[in-house]
Amino acid sequence: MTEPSAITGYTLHRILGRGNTSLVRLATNSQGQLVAVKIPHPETLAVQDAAERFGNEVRLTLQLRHPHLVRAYGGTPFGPHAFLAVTYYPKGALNEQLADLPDRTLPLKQALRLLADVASALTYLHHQGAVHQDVKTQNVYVTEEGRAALGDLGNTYFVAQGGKTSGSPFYMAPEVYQGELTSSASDVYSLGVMMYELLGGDRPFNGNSYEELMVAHMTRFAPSLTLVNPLVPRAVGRLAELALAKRPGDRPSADQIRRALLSALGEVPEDEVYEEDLKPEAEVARPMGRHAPAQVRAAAPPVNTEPAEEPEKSGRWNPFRRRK
Ligand SMILES: Nc1ncnc2c1ncn2[C@@H]1O[C@H](COP(=O)(O)OP(=O)(O)OP(=O)(O)O)[C@@H](O)[C@H]1O
Repeated sequence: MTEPSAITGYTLHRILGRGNTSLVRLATNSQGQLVAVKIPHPETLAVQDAAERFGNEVRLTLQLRHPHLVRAYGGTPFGPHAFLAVTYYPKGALNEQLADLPDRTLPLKQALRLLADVASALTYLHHQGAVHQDVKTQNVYVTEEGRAALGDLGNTYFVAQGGKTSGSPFYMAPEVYQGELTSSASDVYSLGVMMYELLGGDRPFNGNSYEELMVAHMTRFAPSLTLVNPLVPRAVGRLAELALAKRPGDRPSADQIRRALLSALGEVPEDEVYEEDLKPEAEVARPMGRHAPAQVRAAAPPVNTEPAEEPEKSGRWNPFRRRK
């Protein structure tokens, strides 16, 4: 099987990138807009779990709308013509941009702004009762104006429906290493790691193996962020440290972090108001994630269950790769 060379309604152009799950191509949609089209690898479609994760990403990206979540333009969750069309970010993912900087450090204001945007996206997801499970710089995209959008909702689930735990070792909370369920607090922990990365120039915990990282996250304490970078406002540094608290209950909420970051930018943080809350209950869309009840999911096109090899079984340990 090869990736489809055509998608109805889209003119495909060059390849933008290749991830574990999909090939991403620049495309023009029927309205003439440039978009990024994610096309699952044939191996993804052939493995039920991977295909479901892609289907979950398509449905949730279409369903959840927020200025700082990657926006979907169209998609098909399952089957040989599965795809997801999203906003095209010419600068690519944040990790790629950081890698291009001489010392991996953004100007302070820019870093505070990107973090405030990600905290805002998380505030929205948590308000919806969802957990992202994969907050990391690889899943953050930046616009030409320097604003951030959080993407990759493949592992996102609604708490009320339950979900399969996953995470990336550099960003994973201690309780998740210990086998507990993820939660809004474990997302906040991952945001705390990103705060150190963007404001302090490095992730708080490093290691050369899964075990080393696990020990670091579970037993070590990060240095004070304001000592690492004295330019970081005290309130922001304090919240980053609290976000890395070993006990989930000791962590702040994403909204508290959002407010502190906006205050540090000299803005008066306002309450976020969501469209869904303004609509009468009957009009609010039902959650449609991968973990949605069977009767909801049954309406979706069937999953391709062809048996095949697992995607990309390289022997090398990759700390950015999700643990599933
Ligand atoms: N919206 C976009 N605009 C521009 N480039 C993009 C966009 N989405 C993805 N890319 C590029 O494609 C690469 C692969 O995308 P992504 O990491 O989302 O793939 P994936 O296979 O779906 O994810 P994963 O590897 O986590 O399973 C990114 O690193 C980035 O360079």
